[in-house]
Order: sequence, then structure tokens, then C-alpha cells
Amino acid sequence: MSASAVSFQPPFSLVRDVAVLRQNVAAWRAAGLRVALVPTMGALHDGHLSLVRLGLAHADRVVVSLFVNPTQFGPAEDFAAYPRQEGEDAAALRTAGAHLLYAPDVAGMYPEGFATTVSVAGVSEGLCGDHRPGHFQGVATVVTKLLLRVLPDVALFGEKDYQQVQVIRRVVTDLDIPVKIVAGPTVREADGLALSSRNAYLSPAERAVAPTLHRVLQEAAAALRAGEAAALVLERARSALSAAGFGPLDYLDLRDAETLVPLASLGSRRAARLLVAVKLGRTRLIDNIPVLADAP
Ligand SMILES: Nc1ncnc2c1ncn2[C@@H]1O[C@H](COP(=O)(O)OP(=O)(O)OP(=O)(O)O)[C@@H](O)[C@H]1O
Ligand SMILES: CC(C)(CO)[C@@H](O)C(=O)[O-]
Ligand code: BAL
Repeated sequence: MSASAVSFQPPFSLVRDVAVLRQNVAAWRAAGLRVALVPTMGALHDGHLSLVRLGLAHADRVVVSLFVNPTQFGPAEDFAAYPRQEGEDAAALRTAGAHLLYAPDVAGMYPEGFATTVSVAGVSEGLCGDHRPGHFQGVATVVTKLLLRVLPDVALFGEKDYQQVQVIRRVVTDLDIPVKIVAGPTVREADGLALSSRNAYLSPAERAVAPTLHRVLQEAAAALRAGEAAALVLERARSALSAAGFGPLDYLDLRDAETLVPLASLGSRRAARLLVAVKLGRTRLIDNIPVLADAP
């Protein structure tokens, strides 16, 4: 075994070196096995592990990447403070049945001279794209690199980061990357709060308020389905968040579920989604729910 592959218990390994990663994947391919990739930034919770389980349903071997990608964080964002707990993450992945944790360092991902970026027009614009300039370029670039390093049959992403999934679908279509993108449903706490590594930033008082976000989305979706005018419903939802102590609001919007273009109403019967991003104290929370089921 190479010095850059640290063995836990077979068949789980932690790999930092791209050449070792490729050796592992090549051996699986030679044995006729299908490979899934679950990209993460670590601080794993059951949302991530649900994607590992979904990966196991789609493939014989599951690679999880752990890389806190500096290029998707803005200068005033939480790159330095982002929770890092690789040992616990590795243990959780082994228990969940993942086969390989790929955890490169920053120099291994962006060696000296690195100069290429992947930039996606359309779906990257608006919503989080407006409030986190450069974020989706960072995501699209690192996900493209991860896909090309692993060359999986299937890659899994969470619907909690809904705009991210649409951006990645665009990338693999436009760049002819031969991988199936699968989106897993958002895993929530019993009170409705979407699991997120950043929930760890919430104070106890903020944690008590946080589930209101999902409840407000559910009430707005029900009102839209009942035929209330979208402008009124959205304004009421924004006021409810403010009254509960959220703010400032980045966006709370009704969008086409695929293109993410703004919808003034549900009239067209296209699949629609409510999406929100808002601060609660110093923590930025995002969430989204379907309003109309995805079109068949
Ligand atoms: N609650 C969740 N349910 C399903 N998938 C999730 C959930 N939270 C995160 N994921 C997915 O896990 C993958 C890795 O996400 P990431 O490591 O950024 O975790 P996170 O909890 O979303 O962290 P952050 O607090 O940075 O948003 C992404 O595809 C993301 O959509
Ligand atoms: C997809 C991803 C791992 C790329 O860094 C990240 O954006 C995330 O964790 O959702
Ligand atoms: N979960 C998306 C990664 C990010 O917020 O940077």
C-alpha cells in the first residue's frame, strides 16, 4: 500500500493522492463493478449518509470526497471556520458502508499554475448566485475535477442545495461528462429543519426558531396550490420570517423547478419550487420545497 493511502479496516480506505484514487477505481472497473461518487465538504450528518445509502443502491462501490473547497467561499464567508472533523467523518462513512474517502489537500486539488474555471450561465444566476458571487463557478470547477478524477457511473447530490444540483446537471450535459446525476431528497430533523453542517453555528435560541423556515415554506406552498396570488403569498411568507426573528433575507422566491426562472404564478402547470436563503443570527440557512410535483 502506498504511503498516501491510510488503511482503516478493509474494505474502507482514506486516500489523498489522485493516482491512488485512480488505482482503486481502475481495480473496481476491471472487476466489472459500478462506481458512485458523493462529493461533500465533510462535517457529515445523516443528509450526507442518505446520499451514501442512495449511492449503494445505484452502484457496487461508493467513493465519498471530502474537500472544503476554498474557491466557492467569498472573502467574508466562513472558509476558515467551516467545521473540520475528518476522523469522525471517516468512521461514520465506514459504518454507512462507503468504500473510499477521497480527501485531497488544497495543493493537490489546485496545484501551482492552476488557471481553468468552469462557469455556467443561466441557472447559476439569481438566487444564491446573486448573493454569493463566484460561488457556483467554484462549485462547478471543483465538481468537474472530482468527476474527472473518479469517473463514476453515478454522482449523488442533495436537493437541499437545489440550485447547485441544477448547475451540476448543466455542466455534465454541456461538457459531455458521462455520468448520471442523482438528486437525493432533503433529510430533515423531526421539527422540519433541513440538516446542514452549518446548523452547528446556531445558538440554542436560534435553533428553536430555525424550524419556522420550513413551516413558512409549507404554508406558502399550500396557499399557492389553493390558488392564492403568488405576490401576496410570498410577501406574507417574507413578513412571517421577519416576525420570527430571521433576517436579512437573501431571497424567498417561486421558480421553475428546472430552469429556475422566476414564476409570477403557477398558471403554466410546470414543475415549480419555492426557494429561500436567509440569515438567522450569523448563520445563513437555505431551504426549498416543491410546490407542483415535477412534470412526468
Ligand atoms: N439535509 C440534507 N439532505 C440531503 N442532502 C444533503 C443535506 N445537507 C447536505 N446535503 C448534500 O450533501 C452534499 C454535501 O453537502 P455539504 O458538505 O455542503 O453539506 P451541508 O450540510 O449542505 O453543508 P453546508 O452547511 O455547507 O450547507 C451536497 O450534495 C448537499 O446537497
Ligand atoms: C458539491 C460540493 C462538495 C462542492 O464543493 C459542495 O458544494 C457541497 O458540499 O455541497
Ligand atoms: N452546501 C453547499 C456548499 C456551500 O455552501 O458552500
